Amino acid sequence: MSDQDSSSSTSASQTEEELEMDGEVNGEVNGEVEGEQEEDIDRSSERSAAPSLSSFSSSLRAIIRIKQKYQAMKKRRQELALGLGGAGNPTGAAPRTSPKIFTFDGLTPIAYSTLAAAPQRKKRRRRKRVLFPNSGGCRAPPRQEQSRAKYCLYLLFAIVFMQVYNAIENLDDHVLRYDLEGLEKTLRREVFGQQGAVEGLLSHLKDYLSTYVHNKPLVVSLHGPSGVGKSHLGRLLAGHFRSVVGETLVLQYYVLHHCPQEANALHCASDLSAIISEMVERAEEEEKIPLFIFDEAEHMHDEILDVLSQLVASKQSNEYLNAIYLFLSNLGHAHITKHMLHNSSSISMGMSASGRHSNLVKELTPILRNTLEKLHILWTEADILPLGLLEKGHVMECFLDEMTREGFYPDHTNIERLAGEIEYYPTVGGHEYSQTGCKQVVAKVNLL
Ligand SMILES: Nc1ncnc2c1ncn2[C@@H]1O[C@H](COP(=O)(O)OP(=O)(O)OP(=O)(O)O)[C@@H](O)[C@H]1O
Repeated sequence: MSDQDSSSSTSASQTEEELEMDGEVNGEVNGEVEGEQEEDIDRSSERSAAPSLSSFSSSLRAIIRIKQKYQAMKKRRQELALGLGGAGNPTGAAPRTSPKIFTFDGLTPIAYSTLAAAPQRKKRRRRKRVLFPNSGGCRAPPRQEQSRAKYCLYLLFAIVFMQVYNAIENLDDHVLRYDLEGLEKTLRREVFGQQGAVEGLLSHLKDYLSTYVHNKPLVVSLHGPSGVGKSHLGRLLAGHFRSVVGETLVLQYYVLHHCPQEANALHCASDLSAIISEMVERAEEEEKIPLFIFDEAEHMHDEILDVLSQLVASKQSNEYLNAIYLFLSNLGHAHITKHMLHNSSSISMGMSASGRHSNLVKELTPILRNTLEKLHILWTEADILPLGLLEKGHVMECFLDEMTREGFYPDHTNIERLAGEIEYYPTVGGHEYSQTGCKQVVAKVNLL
């Protein structure tokens, strides 16, 4: 066979295969498409007719074969069409296929049920097979070495947590035992015009009582002019501590009462030292903190001050460190009065009482400390708190309180009249300060 023949036969067989593939792939092509295919074949046969006779004959043969094959395919398709849907088609022609739309109408309940009943293929979980190279192909994962240090660390954390928790609980118990909230309420209710000093004192007490271990006792020294409430504050504090730590752990020492004669000062000092030692030892046994209040401290003899300064500075044993010393005196009162009268005009009217007092403390403490340290070394150990002058309004509150206590009707005009009888410093910056505080209140009410 010539090259031309072989090429034409190859092209013919290619065409045949293409057609066959077309026939198989596009089994659903409609009649119109078939017609077009027929025309295409005719055209391709015309095109394949070569000018030479031999090529023409081979092409013709190929065309005939294709034609035959096509006829056979067409016939087969018609038969197929007749067999499936052609029953209702009287002409026997292949029905025109149209795009099929799926609906659920044709599905019977049985069909649904069969679908539902169809065994659901259970997804089998593939077991993961992990081969660990270091475990000699063993399937189980190698056991990790549990570190003992890790457990020890957890244990340590737990212990530390318990200790901290316990310490906090104990400290809370400790503060609760002294009922500082109750004390605060009492002082705020009973003491007039000294909010700053009250806050300062409470803050010292809170700081001191919220820890167990002390390296020094708490020493607070209240200073102020006459009648501003130093003894009053001391009495309230003593009453509160008696109720929380007991009668035996509170000492109120009035030097003019306990040691009026200066000649007995040495003896008084040793007596006082013995009393304090006994009380701190008892307090240590009872795990409580005793309170020592020294009123009229400006009258205390040097011998007594010496003993007290030794006790306060004593680092010999723990019981001396767990104690509260409160000194009440009018030492330095002239500085306080002067400061208040000179600075009242510059004190802002909008400033709160505690704000005014913190200013007072800030400005007066160095002056007072300087004066007090010259008097005795004891004051170097003390926290100094100045009490300010009382205003007319505070004096009226003192009258109201005293009259109510004594059972008098608290008539406002009467109170104003009584407060007017008290002597005041010339008004400065809108403040009218009493020269004697509330000192005369009790006496005046008694005369009613
Ligand atoms: N700030 C105050 N609040 C309430 N009452 C007060 C105040 N200051 C004084 N008093 C009343 O006045 C009386 C006398 O006050 P207190 O004895 O406390 O004065 P003092 O500052 O100790 O004076 P002194 O230095 O002369 O002893 C008290 O019994 C109290 O009733």
